[in-house]
Amino acid sequence: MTPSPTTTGPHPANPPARSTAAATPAVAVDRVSRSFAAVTALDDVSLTVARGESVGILGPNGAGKSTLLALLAGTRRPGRGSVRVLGGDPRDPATRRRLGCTPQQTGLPATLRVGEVVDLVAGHFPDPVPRGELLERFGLAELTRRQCGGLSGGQQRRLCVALAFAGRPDVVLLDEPTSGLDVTARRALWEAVRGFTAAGGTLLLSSHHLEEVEALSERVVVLGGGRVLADGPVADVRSRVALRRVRLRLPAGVPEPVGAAGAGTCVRDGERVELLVPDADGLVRDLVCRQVPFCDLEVSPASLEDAFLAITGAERGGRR
Ligand SMILES: Nc1ncnc2c1ncn2[C@@H]1O[C@H](COP(=O)(O)OP(=O)(O)OP(=O)(O)O)[C@@H](O)[C@H]1O
Repeated sequence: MTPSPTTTGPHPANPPARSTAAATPAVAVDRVSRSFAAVTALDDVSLTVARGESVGILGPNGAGKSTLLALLAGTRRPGRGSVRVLGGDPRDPATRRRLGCTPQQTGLPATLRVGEVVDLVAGHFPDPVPRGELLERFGLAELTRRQCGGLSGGQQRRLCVALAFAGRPDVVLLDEPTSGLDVTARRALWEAVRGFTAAGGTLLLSSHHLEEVEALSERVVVLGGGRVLADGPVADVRSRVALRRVRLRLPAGVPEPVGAAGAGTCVRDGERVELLVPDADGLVRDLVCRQVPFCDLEVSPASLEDAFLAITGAERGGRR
């Protein structure tokens, strides 16, 4: 049986909409920078997340996603700026009791059983979700007596994500929650997480997958090079990152169609031209109408990596 969302949602003592502290944002990151030796992981990042909001943090490798979540989880300190969670310092135990997190890499004690691990984590919280209910919700009930060392990688990941919800948190931070999961397990996990957000919980998750962010979030923040490149409703950001890669050949002397149908990023190598465009059909129509003598046309989806680079390029006001 799947429990009703409210049973594993935020703590009833802190209902986001009715709390007197509801005006305090769930997350307030103000002009935060964080470096590791010569590497700037976050560079003057500001971000406010209201209670009950679900926010996806997208970005390529090294963008600063994990560092941001670690600052929110209180496991790292900012070099500059301030980080507040539910109005408090995330390193303060009182704040941490209202937080649930699953870092990108987690270890489970190999010899403990699944149920024992849940009890261990639940013991740190005043009003945890009952063990059976939590495991049922994440499709792990039949593994309750299995030793963690005997779980598959995907099962371990599901358990690690489930543990973030054990303490009936108000805010949950998930760093690439479904990495290593197959499609079915990924969708089942999304369903379990949606129960939390439907009950008014605040969610921040990092991901490389726009599809995952779309499934779980209403808002997306794109990080790149430690900076916020885009922040808005998923549909708006999707239109900026859902690009098509168009490859074609143009005879020498024929200019590449930058600007047509929004084509921005363009690389030319002799006759070979490669563009990133939001509207590939529009670009092709434009080329045909203008009788541009192109050949060898290929259209394929651009990767998010390409899209991030395009956004970064646009931020710099340049073309690649
Ligand atoms: N403990 C550390 N020591 C040194 N450099 C670090 C450390 N943690 C992060 N960095 C660096 O900071 C930058 C941001 O790293 P971060 O892990 O936050 O990025 P990310 O967006 O989560 O990347 P990924 O998608 O690959 O997980 C990277 O250049 C990384 O190498």
